[in-house]
Amino acid sequence: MTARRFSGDRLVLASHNAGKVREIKLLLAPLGIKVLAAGDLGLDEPEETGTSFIANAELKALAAAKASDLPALSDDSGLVVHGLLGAPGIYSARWAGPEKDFGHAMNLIAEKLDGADSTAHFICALSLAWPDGHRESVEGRIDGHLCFPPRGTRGFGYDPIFVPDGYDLSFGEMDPDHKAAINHRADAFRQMLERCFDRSA
Ligand SMILES: O=P(O)(O)OP(=O)(O)OP(=O)(O)OC[C@H]1O[C@@H](n2cnc3c(O)ncnc32)[C@H](O)[C@@H]1O
Ligand SMILES: [Mg+2]
Repeated sequence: MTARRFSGDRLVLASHNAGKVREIKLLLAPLGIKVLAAGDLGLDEPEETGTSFIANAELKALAAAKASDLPALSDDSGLVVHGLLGAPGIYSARWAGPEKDFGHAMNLIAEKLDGADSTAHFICALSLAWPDGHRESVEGRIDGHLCFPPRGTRGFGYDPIFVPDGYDLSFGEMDPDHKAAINHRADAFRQMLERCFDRSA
């Protein structure tokens, strides 16, 4: 089956995470599409009941597309720590608790890891859904290792403990535009551009 292509001039960005919204808006900017953030439209945050990044991305995109009657792009992402058998993975947001305390979540990782394999990767699933229920989804990845204590204050979420392969700086120390251009989200976005948009990276 060939992928459905996006042919409109407006898109809902189905994420309530300001850090992600900033990065995705940067990636979408060259396309000249009007981007409406879910928060600005007052859309609810659906419960993330899926058992994979793709499943959660699809349920978020579908909920926003149905509620807005517009195509919607969502992101489900997380940090996969090899010495923790993949945790926190799809539970990355939940490890920070309702207060979104990533200091606590990063401490928890250090504690549980206790010297085990600190290699890790970030995953980003992007899903584009239409109001009729059709969706196109892709998954991007970036590999690296964890650093403790956390370093840098420029990013969001787990950025201060992640050092991507080939760099000495953590994502928390790196220039945010540079991070946005090389990370798991950018990898997924390149695939999404090729699949669904009339422009490739
Ligand atoms: O579901 P939405 O509304 O998009 O926002 P969220 O913050 O709940 O996002 P997720 O459910 O996808 O949870 C992923 C968590 O993984 C973390 N994460 C994802 N991408 C990241 C990145 O580029 N840098 C640092 N942490 C990241 C981030 O803290 C997120 O809270
Ligand atoms: Mg979420």
